[in-house]
Amino acid sequence: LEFELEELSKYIDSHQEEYVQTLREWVAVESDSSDVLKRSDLERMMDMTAEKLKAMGGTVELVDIGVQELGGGKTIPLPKVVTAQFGSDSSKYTVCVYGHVDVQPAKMEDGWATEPYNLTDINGNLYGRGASDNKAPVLAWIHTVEAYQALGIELPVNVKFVIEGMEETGSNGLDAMIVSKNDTFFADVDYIVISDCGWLSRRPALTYGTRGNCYFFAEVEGPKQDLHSGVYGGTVIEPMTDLIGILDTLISPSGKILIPGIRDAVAPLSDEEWRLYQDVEFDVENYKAKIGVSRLMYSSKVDLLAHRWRYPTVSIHGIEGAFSAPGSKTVIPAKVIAKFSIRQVPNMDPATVEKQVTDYLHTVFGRRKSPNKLKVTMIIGAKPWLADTQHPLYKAGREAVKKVFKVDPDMIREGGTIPIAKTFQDVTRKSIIMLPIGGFDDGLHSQNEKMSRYNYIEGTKLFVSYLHEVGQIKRD
Ligand SMILES: NCC(=O)N[C@@H](Cc1c[nH]cn1)C(=O)O
Ligand SMILES: [Zn+2]
Ligand SMILES: [Zn+2]
Repeated sequence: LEFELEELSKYIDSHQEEYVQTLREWVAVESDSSDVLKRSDLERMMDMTAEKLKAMGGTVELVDIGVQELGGGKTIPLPKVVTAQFGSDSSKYTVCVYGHVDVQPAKMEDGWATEPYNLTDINGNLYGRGASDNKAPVLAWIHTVEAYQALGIELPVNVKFVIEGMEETGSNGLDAMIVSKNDTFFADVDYIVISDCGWLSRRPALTYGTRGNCYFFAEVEGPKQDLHSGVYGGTVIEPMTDLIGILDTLISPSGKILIPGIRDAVAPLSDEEWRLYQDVEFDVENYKAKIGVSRLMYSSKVDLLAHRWRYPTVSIHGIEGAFSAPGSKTVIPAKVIAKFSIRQVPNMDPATVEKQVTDYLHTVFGRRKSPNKLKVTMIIGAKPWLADTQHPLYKAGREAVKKVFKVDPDMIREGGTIPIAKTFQDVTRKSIIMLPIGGFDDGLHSQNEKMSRYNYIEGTKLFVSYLHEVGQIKRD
């Protein structure tokens, strides 16, 4: 057995260049799910994923998950979800790997040092949009199955894949697909594995929680068209002033959420959690240096981890309709739409948050006695997810990390959201583990996103070893 793992490890090392080349081909596809104009690229990405799995002999399906509403009665087809199956031996566990191949937007003008869709190797770091989130981890799982196949070593478990193309915009359409396939595709699945997150430091980690997210649009509409600020300024009540005014009532400068009721549902921090956070490897100075700030919202490690992982927060992302180009334009925008989101933690409920935020914004807007119109819409309501770290899946994770990296993993939570995690848990009732291979400094959603060769290759070995460990889990 040890010999087989050794052989698999050698195989992975000797195929490094091929793995990097496939990642290069995948990164070259601008599969940005937020931009409907890129929908054909995203469809191509789903097709490429399906083709790769088919070429390996998997039973592959491109599942139609319906249409996306664009507003004004318009719709476009959602990218199909790729499902695949390798093996159907009922004496083995069946592990379902979930991942996504859509990406966040990226433009050179955002401040990338290299072309975002041209994978560029600098000192062993592979820079490109989607490299770490989530194309390399998805490929690492595919290469895992491929390595077993190539060496003629029997897979220790049956492996299924669910790969989607709308994760970055809230996994539109996937909930319904999981519900509809619960008695078919998911019926024989024992465990679900997600590798869509990163380590916290250089120490490998197992992730046992993710925050949810409620994403809002707040639209303020005033005059029927944009106006000259010299000609009309001072006479009209400006939509942007109203919008900035209400946005400023969401959160205090010290990070306190001001929306009534929001903080009431948050589970209190237990002593055990506090101790767990104490033990996690996290260098505050390094973190500050990495993001390039002189001061953070909190100074202690435990406070920072708690606010990153298990407290809600408000982030304001942008204002559609606002003048944002270089240079100066003396305009009064007629209609502006703020985009902000509130990360969700246990025991918050998105439906309650939707009402709290909508009522509150209408109240503060009402106080301004503005003639403009406010419309608040929640466009994503993703729930948080939390796992039982004592589950055999986590024991298997600890063993696999120890085998490959010769250290114990950190037990961490993720501040970001994997919208579908909670649905998998609630609908399929299967146990889930998040097994990250991304580095702590990969710059997800940011400029210069990267995946290191080290994490990509050693991460593939981790997956190989993980399947072996899961195959060893004792049946009840
Ligand atoms: N790698 C996971 C990830 O980045 N997820 C997104 C999903 C999301 C949440 N709200 C809108 N999209 C994230 O921002 O956490
Ligand atoms: Zn992701
Ligand atoms: Zn992402």
